[in-house]
Amino acid sequence: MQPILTASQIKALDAYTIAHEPIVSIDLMERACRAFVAWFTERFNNSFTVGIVCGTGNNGGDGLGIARLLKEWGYPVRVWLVKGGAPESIDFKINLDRLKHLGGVQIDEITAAPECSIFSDEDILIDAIFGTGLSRPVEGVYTDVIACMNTARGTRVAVDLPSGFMADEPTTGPSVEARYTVSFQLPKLAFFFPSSFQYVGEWAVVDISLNKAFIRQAQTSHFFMDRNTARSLLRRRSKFDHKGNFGHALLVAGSLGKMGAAVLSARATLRSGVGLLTVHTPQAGISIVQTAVPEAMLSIDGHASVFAGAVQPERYTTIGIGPGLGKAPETVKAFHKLLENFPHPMVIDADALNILGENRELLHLVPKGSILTPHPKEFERLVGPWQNDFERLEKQKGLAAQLQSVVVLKGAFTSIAAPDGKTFFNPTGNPGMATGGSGDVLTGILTGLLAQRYDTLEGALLGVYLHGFAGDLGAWEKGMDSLIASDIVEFLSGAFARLGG
Ligand SMILES: NC(=O)C1=CN([C@@H]2O[C@H](COP(=O)(O)OP(=O)(O)OC[C@H]3O[C@@H](n4cnc5c(N)ncnc54)[C@H](OP(=O)(O)O)[C@@H]3O)[C@@H](O)[C@H]2O)[C@H](O)CC1
Ligand SMILES: [K+]
Repeated sequence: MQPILTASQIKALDAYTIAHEPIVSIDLMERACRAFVAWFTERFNNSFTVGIVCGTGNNGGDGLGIARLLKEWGYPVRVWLVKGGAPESIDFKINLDRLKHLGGVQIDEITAAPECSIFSDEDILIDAIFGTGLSRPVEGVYTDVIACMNTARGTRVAVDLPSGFMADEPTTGPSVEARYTVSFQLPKLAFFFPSSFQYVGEWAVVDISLNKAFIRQAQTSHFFMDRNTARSLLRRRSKFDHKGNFGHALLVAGSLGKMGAAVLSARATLRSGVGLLTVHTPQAGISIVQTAVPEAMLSIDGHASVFAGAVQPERYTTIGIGPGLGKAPETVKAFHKLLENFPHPMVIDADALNILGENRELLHLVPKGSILTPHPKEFERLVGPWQNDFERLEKQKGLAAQLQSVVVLKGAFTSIAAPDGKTFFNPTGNPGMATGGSGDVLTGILTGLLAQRYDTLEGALLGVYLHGFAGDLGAWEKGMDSLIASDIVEFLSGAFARLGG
């Protein structure tokens, strides 16, 4: 699990590494430059013309070191130095001397608004004006240069951060809009937010061997999930286990015309290792569920088309509720009753969340240790609108604390907030999963894991990881465009097997 540190923590980490490795700072910068160049040369060969736009701090120093290394690799390189008042760092000066000493690279200074045509010959523009040292929105000549870079034809690749982009707070001023960002050592918090994509593009983190002990003990509440952590959470079965050890889940899902949601959830619950599964269905769903999911038992509602009746909560280890449920008044009443009577953690999704959003007085009945899985629209119905993604994250943590439950906010880098404020970003999944029924599958997986008495947070982390991983396996085989929710269920076994193997 990778901690996500703030820009000022990274500065301290940088200093700590320099003092304790020990390594002189220009050598650490050289390591960063080499790591960037290793990434770069794997993707772009030296037939591309490369323009490197540098500031005068250490990000600019990186740019100059990168220019030297790329020149040595045979790339046609040109450098612009943007001088708009930011101080010149020592390592910037050293790398400027080294580049001049190497020779063969044209270096031009920009001190006033340039003609944007200066960048028109470059196939690739490397952005090294500002990195983690940015402390306020850019102004003056920096704004002019960034505007020219953003309209240039070349592919923009940012060093560490796009210039103008804030790592730990909303970006309000102009910023380079990178196609790629190659960041040092650790991802930055804002990379995980949808609104950052226009600036950061696709991002990669390259290792520059900053002090691992410092990283481990740094205070943070933000983490990036990884495969090793997911693997460590997955429980192995033992020889004498029997189905009673894996719990009995109830799924309350589906209504007339939306029984497919119940079927998808049920299949995913079964594929996630539950011992027994019962599906509570209105009469309209009886033959559908029995035919499509023969492994599941039924709890039959007296109502023809929606969830309206009582279930016997004492029979179940956990309940997953919401997919395809609808919001009929009878359903609202029945959900209310269920919340009053069920003492164990639940998985609450889709219309069950919408019912909570419309009847907030029910929120306090959510059993502690539950998992809520809203997509952003459902989340907004629960907590109201937000100004920016940082505020959205705070609202997510707030809801998790209020309900003493885990809140899973679905999207690219699905975030998983625990009641203590710790928040985890998930690496798996792909845009092909933005398709009807994908969320129903997640509900099923999480219900299956909670039924097996996984700890709520661990179950949420593992379930979200597996869901995305199954989607990735499905997309590799079928392509993102053709991926459907049933494929995610189909590839779930592969995801479990690969993670456990
Ligand atoms: N930490 C690491 O792991 C390593 C990082 N490296 C690289 O270094 C940069 C960070 O370098 P730094 O010199 O701290 O900062 P920048 O280059 O981003 O910015 C330079 C100075 O610019 C000033 N500043 C801030 N905001 C503005 C603004 N809006 N307009 C003008 N000037 C601004 C600020 O100085 P002040 O005195 O004004 O506060 C900055 O210091 C990191 O991103 C990496 O690329 C190392 O190479 C290796 C290890
Ligand atoms: K940059």
